Amino acid sequence: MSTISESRSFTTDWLHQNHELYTAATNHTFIASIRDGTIDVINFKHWMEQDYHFVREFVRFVASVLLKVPRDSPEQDADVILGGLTALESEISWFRKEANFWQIFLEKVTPLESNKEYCEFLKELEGTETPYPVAVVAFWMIELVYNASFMSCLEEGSKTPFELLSTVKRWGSLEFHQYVHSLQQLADKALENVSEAELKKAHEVCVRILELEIKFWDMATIQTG
Ligand SMILES: Cc1ncc(CN)c(N)n1
Repeated sequence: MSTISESRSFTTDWLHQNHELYTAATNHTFIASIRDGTIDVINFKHWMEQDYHFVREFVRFVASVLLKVPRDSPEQDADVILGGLTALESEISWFRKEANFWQIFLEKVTPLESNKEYCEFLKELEGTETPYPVAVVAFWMIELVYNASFMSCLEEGSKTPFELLSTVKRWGSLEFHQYVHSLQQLADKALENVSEAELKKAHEVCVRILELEIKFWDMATIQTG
């Protein structure tokens, strides 16, 4: 569960209502294997190859969220999203550097089915039919899964291998945790005055993201060779 915000809101309610799915997404066997130090390096490389492709698509999604921030909202709201977009530039450089270390040829990677499915979903969310409140909720949920997952690999007693610490700290840091909390606050604010239909849609999007995140981790562990 979110460790910063415990007060009641739509987003916290949805996390409680989907507790099992959330736990499956944030405590997947892939993450557990990093945490207990048993991860197979092949699985880690599979994840990295696929995630690089995902992040390239994710940039476009985040840019679309930025465009949807209502013009009459405080400037800081757009700044939060802009901060996320800027961070993705350094994330892409980080992927390239890590890929070099792991001898991964990113340009030769073919996106697998679950990755394609997730990227297709991002494209749907980018469209003008998806209103800002739904889009910002999606952005928050996507980042939350990575933050909660990788934070658990830094907990006391975890046996995360040294070579994976750079990855784990990228998404498991307190700084990123605070960023995800800012997104959650933006999401809850945006949900304050939406219709029942939009609220329902935003909740459905959260559930779908949790399912897609589970499939994404599965992809890294199920692949062979
Ligand atoms: C699949 C996935 N989900 C979330 C994130 C975090 N931006 C990511 N890099 N990849």
